[in-house]
Amino acid sequence: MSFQLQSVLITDEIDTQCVEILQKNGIQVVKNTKLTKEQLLTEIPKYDGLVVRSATKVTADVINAGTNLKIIGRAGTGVDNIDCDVATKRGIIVMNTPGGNTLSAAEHTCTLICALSRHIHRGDRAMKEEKWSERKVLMGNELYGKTLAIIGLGRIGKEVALRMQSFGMTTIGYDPIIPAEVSAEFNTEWMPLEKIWPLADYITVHTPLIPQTRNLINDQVFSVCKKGVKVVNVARGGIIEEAAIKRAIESGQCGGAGLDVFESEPPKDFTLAKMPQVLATPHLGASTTEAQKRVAVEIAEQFVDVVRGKSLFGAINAHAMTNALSPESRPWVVLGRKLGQVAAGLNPGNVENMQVTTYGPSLKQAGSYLSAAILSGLLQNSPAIGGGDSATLNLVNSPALAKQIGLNVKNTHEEAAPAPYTNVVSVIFNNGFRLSGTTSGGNALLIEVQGQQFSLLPTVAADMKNTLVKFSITTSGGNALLIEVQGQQFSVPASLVDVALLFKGTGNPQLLPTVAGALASAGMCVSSLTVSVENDGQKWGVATFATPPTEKCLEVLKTIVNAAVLVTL
Ligand SMILES: NC(=O)c1ccc[n+]([C@@H]2O[C@H](COP(=O)([O-])OP(=O)(O)OC[C@H]3O[C@@H](n4cnc5c(N)ncnc54)[C@H](O)[C@@H]3O)[C@@H](O)[C@H]2O)c1
Ligand SMILES: O=C(O)[C@H](O)COP(=O)(O)O
Repeated sequence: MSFQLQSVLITDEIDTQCVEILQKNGIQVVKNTKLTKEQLLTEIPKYDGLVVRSATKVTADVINAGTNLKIIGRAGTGVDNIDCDVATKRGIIVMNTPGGNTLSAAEHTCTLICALSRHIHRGDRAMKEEKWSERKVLMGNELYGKTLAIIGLGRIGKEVALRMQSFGMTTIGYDPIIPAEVSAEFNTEWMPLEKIWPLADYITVHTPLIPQTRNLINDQVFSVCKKGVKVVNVARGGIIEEAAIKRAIESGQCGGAGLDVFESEPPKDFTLAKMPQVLATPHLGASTTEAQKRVAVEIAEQFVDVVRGKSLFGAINAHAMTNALSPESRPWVVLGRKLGQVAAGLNPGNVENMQVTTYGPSLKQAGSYLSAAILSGLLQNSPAIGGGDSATLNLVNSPALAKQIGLNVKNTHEEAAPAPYTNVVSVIFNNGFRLSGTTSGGNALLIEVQGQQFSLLPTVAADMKNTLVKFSITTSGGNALLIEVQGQQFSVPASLVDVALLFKGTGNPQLLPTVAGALASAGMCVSSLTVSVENDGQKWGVATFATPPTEKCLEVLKTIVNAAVLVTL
């Protein structure tokens, strides 16, 4: 998937290095951190890239207004301020900078734990209010020998564990995807949540805010914790229910809370933040010069790497693209899309299952991007997804849209390609329609339609059993070549450049000259014409043109063939 970025809008406070790196790489940048929502909606169509931190809410209406948006970058970790589902459906890459602010967030967490244990915030307030006598009531606790429960043992959770162990704390924790052996490597005993709650003196949360973690710590959890348990949230407001913290502090069940993040930011109601037992900071976890430089540089470099086709590091919604960035993969992406278009033209109607088989060593890692490319061609005009908006279908959104309409995709790979090809792609649908193709010299070639191979090529026997139509594609000299549709190979693999005309005719030996004559008399400048071998009285054919063909050639052809479709490639 080729990727060009011309202009990027930055709407949150981000280190200047982000701007410098993007500009040095030829990308225009506008930084405006003062835009209202209405102004953002007006401005966003001018840009193909957007960079934000947590303040800008990249909601569905912003994404939909961004008609040219290709990529949204989060200079930081949490992407909960970005509607990732809508971005994915629009084919927009969303990426964050995982790890760039890990140490700062971990240090902030440790700072809150330490400060809570010794009432630093209350002592400081007392001094500012000239109340020396407060020292009598601000009795603290040592951290030594206490148990810290860490919910979420990812990047930040792990760094918090390592740091708090140096105070002599025992660390225990829970994470659904980090196994006990891994947490044991950083001396943290993995436990189920119900075992954790009664053991913890301190609880700190380091998970994303997702349905499973919203209100993870609530009244019921507080009720089974030790009396006086202290809680810390430097992850996202709402993982510990704010109303429950307030109630637990009032009842004495909770001995204190360190909160950097809030259910609403800024909070609509500061009552909780103002409680003496609460140590509150205004989302400062990542606010260090080091973290801000890191995330600014990282997001800019990640954008540049995507443009250069080097890497998709940090992308959270573009799995199919991961192996599709190299120059060698480009003809295959083109070919996949063309196969999808050909299939849509020749096999209209809804399909429920699609199986893509890649053959040959070069395509070992290509299954996911080739199936996404085929889907992008197949679904571009599909009424099931609102049809006709071809510009928006790409490797990012086509898998998600296929899932949405219940189209299941299966990828398989076989090392040996059918001779004489080195690499081939075949696609078969549940109704049996199949095609095969390959690439050569940058062109997409059709080698077989519906089990009928094009002459001069050996039969791809294994692919043609019990099937009706199948495409196969390969690459040769960097081009996409369609080598077969439905088992019928093309005598000369069909190059799928610009606009190709596919037709299905009878086994009449005069099919090729008849079609050539008809096209010539319709004023078409034919640059290549090839037909497959005959099977069951049918032959498939492909024509390409030196000048764009008109719909008229279709009309002319339909009088002499069984089916014909123009495919724009
Ligand atoms: N306050 C700040 O300024 C600040 C700065 C950086 C990150 N953060 C936030 O911190 C959080 C953690 O960041 P990270 O970089 O460590 O992320 P991470 O992805 O490395 O770790 C998160 C962990 O949470 C785990 N998890 C998911 N669901 C869970 C559940 N139901 N119960 C327990 N664990 C669960 C995941 O498996 C993962 O291991 C994120 O929400 C991020 O947005 C806040
Ligand atoms: O998830 C994050 O990276 C933090 O919450 C930091 O947010 P910020 O970039 O707005 O400081």
